[in-house]
Amino acid sequence: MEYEALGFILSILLPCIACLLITAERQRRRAKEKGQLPPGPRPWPVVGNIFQLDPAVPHKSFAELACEHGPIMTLYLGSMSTVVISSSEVARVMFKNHDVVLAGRKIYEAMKGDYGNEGSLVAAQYGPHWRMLRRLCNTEFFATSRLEAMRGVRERCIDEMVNFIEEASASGTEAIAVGRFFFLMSFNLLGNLMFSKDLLDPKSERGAKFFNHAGKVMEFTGKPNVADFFPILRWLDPQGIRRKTQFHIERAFEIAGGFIRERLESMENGVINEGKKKDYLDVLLEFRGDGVEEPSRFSPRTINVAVFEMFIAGTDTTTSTLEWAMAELFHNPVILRNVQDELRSTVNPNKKLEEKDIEQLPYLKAVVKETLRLHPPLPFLLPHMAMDSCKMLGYYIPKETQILVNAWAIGRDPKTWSEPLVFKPERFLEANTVDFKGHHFEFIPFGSGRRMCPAMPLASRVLPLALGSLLHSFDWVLEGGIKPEKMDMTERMGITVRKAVPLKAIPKRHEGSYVGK
Ligand code: HEM
Repeated sequence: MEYEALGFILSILLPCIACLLITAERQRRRAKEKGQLPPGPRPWPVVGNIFQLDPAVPHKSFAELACEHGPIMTLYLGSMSTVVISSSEVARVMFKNHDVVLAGRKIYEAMKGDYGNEGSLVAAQYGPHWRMLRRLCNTEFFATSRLEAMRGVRERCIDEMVNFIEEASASGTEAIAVGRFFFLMSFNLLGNLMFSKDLLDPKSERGAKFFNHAGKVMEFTGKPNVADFFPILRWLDPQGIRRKTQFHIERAFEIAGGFIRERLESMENGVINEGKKKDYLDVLLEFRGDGVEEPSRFSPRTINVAVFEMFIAGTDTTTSTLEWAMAELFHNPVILRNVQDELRSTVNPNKKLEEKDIEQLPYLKAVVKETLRLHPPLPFLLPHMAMDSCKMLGYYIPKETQILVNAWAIGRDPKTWSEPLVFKPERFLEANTVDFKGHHFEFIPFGSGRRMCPAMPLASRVLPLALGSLLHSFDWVLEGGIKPEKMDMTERMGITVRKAVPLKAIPKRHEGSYVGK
């Protein structure tokens, strides 16, 4: 009987052991054939490496892990396998040698939506559809000629921001939340570039509602979502992020749908609006594709998605950069004085700063670059995805792996940058050639390669003008007389990395300034 029992156990155990050995051998051979995955910290079952990340500053946690495991590292965010790239050398290899295969997009739950993503450039997988949207964007919207034509619109939106601040600071003692004004300016600018509408006009109820819904979408998409890490929970939407995002997107689409209908009606009725420049809505409505690889024309839904995502992509990135620039300047009063001296000696304070002046302001431009080095608003760029398995630097990257490029860590790498944590715009005056156009891999706040930010030419015009205008027109005092060295410079991750404590300061109109006259 005992022998029978032993025989029974062995008959089950031996095939199992054989199976395990064969599987292990197969895995060993496959690993040998394909190469090893990049190294990384040991993951916990189910949760992976999630608990090794600080949700407020995940880019910092990744950078610390990279010090231990190297500049190309594998991590598991729940069941999502992720490769993190943390040095300019590895970023160069990625963008130079593997740009196409790694040009896919990892789509998070909040971005999926029932609304369909056919108009989305951000969420499109690399392929003919993405190429068509990107071409449209590059040639019709961010092309130099179009940007030149829209110069007046940018200057007007920035001018309005200066006037809002002037009104808000009439008492001369009240602090304003600086980021809020940058946010309003970027939102208004996008409203004008997309629809030729002042969405912030106090008389526009639709504008206020659209602003509110877009703000909510940004808030929810910026929250870490458990359903992204554990796909098994997707149906449950445990934090309700997908449901809430969807709700606000639908409401925003209803409003934008009204703008689209009105434009179509005026096109049909041949209404000519003298002086109106062609906006992105015109571009999308006038589009005619071949009907084979491209749609013959865009549906209102597609147009809605295409327009709305520009608000999401453009508002918080611009706001974050400008708020950090002001914060770094208040934190470093000598640099603040230098940049104000440059501005006021180049453009008389009784005149408005204009875009054409920016070329003569190298220090201001260096301040913008230095801000983007230390505070890239998207510290991991946007999540890329391997469209197929590939080998990079001898490591095997399986298909559908998420790829995060830690531009934040790369911008602070002590191997590249001297005194990397010090805010020192002079470094960009000395190395005048280092630019953010995607060829200098030590400095890639807009990314590089095919998926690089298409709006970089727009941002490089708006950022110095918006920052310069506030420094040119106003003198600033920190709220509550806080000493510059005591400022709280803590970061907090949302849709972008913002200051955890919003920057508040009192603007005082500079003597002799044109503002308010
Ligand atoms: C400070 C300003 C900005 C910064 C630093 C910035 C940075 C970035 C980065 C890092 C990416 C991802 C690149 C990648 O995936 O490798 C990106 C993509 C994108 N950005 Fe920007 N951005 C800025 C402003 C804007 C603005 C103002 C707009 C729109 C008006 C915009 C529209 C987009 C779009 C549509 C994409 C997706 C491109 C694609 O997937 O092909 N960005 N941006």
